[in-house]
Order: sequence, then structure tokens, then C-alpha cells
Amino acid sequence: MRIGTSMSTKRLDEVCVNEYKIPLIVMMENAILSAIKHLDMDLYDKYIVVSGVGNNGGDGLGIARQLKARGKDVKVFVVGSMEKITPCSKTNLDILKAMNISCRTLDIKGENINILEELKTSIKNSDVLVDCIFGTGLEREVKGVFKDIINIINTNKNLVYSIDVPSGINATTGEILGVCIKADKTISFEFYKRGFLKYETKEYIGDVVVEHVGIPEHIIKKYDDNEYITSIDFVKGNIKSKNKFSFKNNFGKVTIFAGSKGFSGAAFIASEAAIKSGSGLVTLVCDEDIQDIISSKVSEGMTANYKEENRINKLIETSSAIGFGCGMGDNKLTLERLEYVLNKSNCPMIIDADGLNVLKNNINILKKCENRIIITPHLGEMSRLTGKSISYIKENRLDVAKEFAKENNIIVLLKGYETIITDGNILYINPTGNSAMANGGMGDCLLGMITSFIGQGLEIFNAVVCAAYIHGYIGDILSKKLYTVNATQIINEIPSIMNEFDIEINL
Ligand SMILES: NC(=O)C1=CN([C@@H]2O[C@H](COP(=O)(O)OP(=O)(O)OC[C@H]3O[C@@H](n4cnc5c(N)ncnc54)[C@H](O)[C@@H]3O)[C@@H](O)[C@H]2O)[C@@H](O)CC1
Ligand SMILES: Nc1ncnc2c1ncn2[C@@H]1O[C@H](COP(=O)(O)OP(=O)(O)O)[C@@H](O)[C@H]1O
Ligand SMILES: [K+]
Repeated sequence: MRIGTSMSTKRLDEVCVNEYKIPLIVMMENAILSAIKHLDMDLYDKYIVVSGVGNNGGDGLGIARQLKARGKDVKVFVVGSMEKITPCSKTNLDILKAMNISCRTLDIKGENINILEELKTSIKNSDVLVDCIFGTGLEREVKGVFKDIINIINTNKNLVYSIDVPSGINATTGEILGVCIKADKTISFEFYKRGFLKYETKEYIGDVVVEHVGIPEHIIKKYDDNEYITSIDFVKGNIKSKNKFSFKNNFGKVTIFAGSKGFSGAAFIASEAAIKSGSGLVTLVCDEDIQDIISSKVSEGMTANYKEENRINKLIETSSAIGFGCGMGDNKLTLERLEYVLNKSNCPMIIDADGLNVLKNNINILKKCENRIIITPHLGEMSRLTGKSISYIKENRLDVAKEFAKENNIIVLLKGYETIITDGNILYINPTGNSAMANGGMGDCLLGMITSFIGQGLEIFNAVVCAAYIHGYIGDILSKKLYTVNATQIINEIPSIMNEFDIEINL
């Protein structure tokens, strides 16, 4: 699914109208027809449509017409200066009038008290309200009669469906411009609006569906912003199939540097996650004093300790991916080890936890490793790395992650609700995962999965996107029956879920 801003919508509209000669009224009618599919017409008969005078309002007027054509009871309220009504909205308003569909207008300069009372009563007597006051064209604080209407809708609430965006939200930034409709469902067009990704907007947008307005795929592709929400089909398309001729060398040899005294769990989880994700060979490098404990638990993996220099050098040279950092300790030795592995390796390297902590003020050591480093910080780690506050990063997650990735020529996976994966140019939002997974070890598990997927030969960026998706997908399945989901429970489910994703097993 594509992510887009108000600007993306505007640019796409202009290109379609000017270059491809698709009249706006045609796209509007497509928008109308795709929106009404979501209005639960089998369940509800009484509708109110509240429209503005922009094209979002035009969508609403067309929806009213289509509802009437399906035998529904529809009342329409139009708010705004009639001299500003857009041509397509005017066309739809004229059709409504000609069809004698009840249509009340609230002019911003007029005395509207009686109509506002009528709106309140109508809401109470209806099943569904369709909100088409503002769409992507909202650009300043909502005031006056617009504000009154939105407050009335929110306080007398029945079921509210917002078209394109809940009226009152800035589609690009997610800022609430004074007041905003609280939608139960938002039926958006072509793009999942970038503003919806701001955590504070979740109470306004409800469930979001993204519908099409009839623009051919190749045109959208040409003008999209390279920002997407990962789809299950994308993941299925990228998972490597095991065919009958495969043997272990086909599935990568990975090395994981993790663990220290008191943190052997992190090393175990990361290695076990890599094994269960399908790596051919997994070796864990750890301190000698925890090697035995881990060896006894990771029966399918190998272990090495830091004293075995030749062996480690060989592992670094021959690995197809290296994971680094979980439970290693935030200290000088970890930094030295990180520099050592960075210098000696050529393969992709995934850095997490203490590997990130020691990078603070030392980010320049990544400079010579162009295009093969993936970092997987949570907000706290990202704050230490960038020197920016957690609240600033939270507010500007997408741009902070993108800029940091671009500046350092790395892939950034910024963890949390709706994890971000970006290389500074392309950005994916991961829609899976939940708060039952917010506990120790989850990040170690993710590191193991990413290392494994890259080691198995998936394209690096796609591997990160797929690992994050499957990690959260398993968490979502487990959380349906478990209050809390632990990393070991995720690990146990990886093989069966991978099997589900590997749809084209070539037997
Ligand atoms: N490609 C697409 O995605 C399509 C989008 N369409 C619809 O078109 C919409 C965009 O239409 P518009 O660009 O006309 O924008 P809107 O319909 O969002 O409205 C903009 C109008 O509101 C006024 N306005 C802005 N801020 C205000 C405020 N704070 N108080 C009072 N008035 C304010 C503006 O002056 C303008 O008249 C989309 O959201 C979508 O619903 C479809 O109709 C056609 C195809
Ligand atoms: N509320 C949430 N919604 C979605 N995913 C979550 C949520 N909380 C945690 N996760 C996922 O769980 C993992 C936790 O990683 P991290 O914070 O590094 O944990 P730890 O360091 O404790 O192992 C991340 O992949 C994160 O995206
Ligand atoms: K709207």
C-alpha cells in the first residue's frame, strides 16, 4: 500500500487531468463508487452526508446520490461559501437538486443556529454519518461554523465514516487543526495518508481502508513517493523457496556476535532465531565464560569465543551476514570488537543493542562500510545515536529515520508501533506487531531473523522488511491467545509460519 501526502494527491490529480486527460469528475465518480462499498448498506438504511465545498465535499454529494439510488434515506448538509464551490462539486450538487434530494446549506456568513439544531436531530435519527467536510485540501485552523459542526458530529456521534481523511486533520503531517472528526472508519483514496502514521492521530482515523479512483498503476508508480506499508504479498514474493536440490550451503552461513556474562539469553535468542529462520549454518561468537551454557542450549548452532582469533577471522571472511550487539555490554571492548568486525568483513552487518550504544559519538566508523550496514534501534537507542530527544524523534519518526539512513549510507529499522525501515530513499512501514511483544528479548529475536534472511540471499533491504513483517505477524497470531508474547514463543513458531509464506515450494 502506498503512503502519500496532500501534495502527492494534488500532483497525481494534475498529472491525470493534464497529461492523461482523465477528467476529475471521472476520478471523483470512481472514488464515490469505491467508497460506498464500505458503507455497510446491508446493515444501515438512514444516512447523513456532511459536505464541504471542495472536492472532498463533491465526493460526499456523489455518495448521497448513489445511496439514494440504492433506496436509502439520505439527508445532505453542505457547509462553506457557495461562491468557492469547485466545478465537480457544483455538478454533483446540481444533480442532487434536480433529483429533489433534501440538501441543507450552511453558509459561513449566515445565521445557522436552526440548521445546526436540525443537524443534531438528524444525526440522532440516522444510522451513519458520512464526513466529507475537508479532505487533503485542508490547510489552516478549523474555525467558526466548521468547528461547530465537527463538535456536533463528535458529541452526537452515531457511526461516522470519513472520506479520504477525517475532517480536521492535516493529511501530510497528522496535525489536528484545532478540531477533528473522530471517525470509526476512514475510506482513503490511492494513498494511506502520511499524517495517519503519527501516533496521536490513531484516535481520529479509526480503521483505514485505501481505495482506488481508477488511475492506472503505472502512472501512480511513476509519481509515488517511494513510501509504502508492507503488504503480505510483498513478503510472500520475497521469501526464498527451498527446492529439492537445496543443501545447507544454499541457505547461508551467518555469524552472530552477542552475549556476555549475565546476558547469555540475548545470545541464545539471536542465534536460535537465525537457526529457526532457515539459515544453513549459524555460529555464535561470545565470551568464553558463557560459551558452554549457550552451546548446551543451541544444539543446532556452533559457538566460538573471542580467544579463537583465527577461527573468528575465518568466520568473518566466509559469512554471508553478521549480526552484532545483543547483550554484549556498553563498553570499550564492545566498541573495539565492533570496529574489528567492521574492518575485517565485507558482508552485510546488522547492528543492534550494545552495538548501537557504542556507536554513539563513533558513527563515523560506519562511513567506510557503504551500503551494507543495517541498524535496528528503538526510540531510546535512536535518541542516543542522533542526539535528538525521544519526543522529537517520535513526532518526526519517518523523516529522522530517513535522514539518518541517507547521511550514513545505511539501512535504518526504527522499532516500535509501526516500525520503519528505510535506506533514506525508500521507506516501508511495518503493519504487524503489537504491545504484547514489548518485552526483553524481542529485539534479539528480530536481529536473528534479519541476519538469517540476509544470509539466505534475500536482497538486503527486502530481507529487513520481510523479517520485521514476519516477526510481528507471528506476534499478532500469538497475542490472540496470549496476554504477553515472549521471544522464545516467537522463535518456536518461525518455521511453521515461514512455511505458510513460502508458497511456491518447488517439489
Ligand atoms: N486523486 C484523488 O485521490 C482524488 C481525490 N478526490 C477528493 O478531493 C479531495 C481534495 O479536494 P480539494 O483539493 O478540493 O480539497 P478539500 O475538499 O479538502 O477542501 C478544500 C476547501 O476547503 C477550504 N479550506 C481549507 N482549509 C479550511 C479551513 N480551515 N476552514 C475553512 N475552509 C478551509 C479551501 O479553501 C477549499 O475550498 C480529496 O481529499 C478527495 O476526497 C476525488 O474527488 C477525486 C480524486
Ligand atoms: N506496541 C508495539 N507494537 C508493535 N511492535 C512492538 C510493540 N512493542 C514492541 N514491538 C516490537 O518488539 C520488538 C522489541 O524490540 P526491542 O525494543 O529492541 O526489545 P528488546 O531490546 O527488549 O529485545 C521490536 O521489533 C518492536 O517493533
Ligand atoms: K473528510
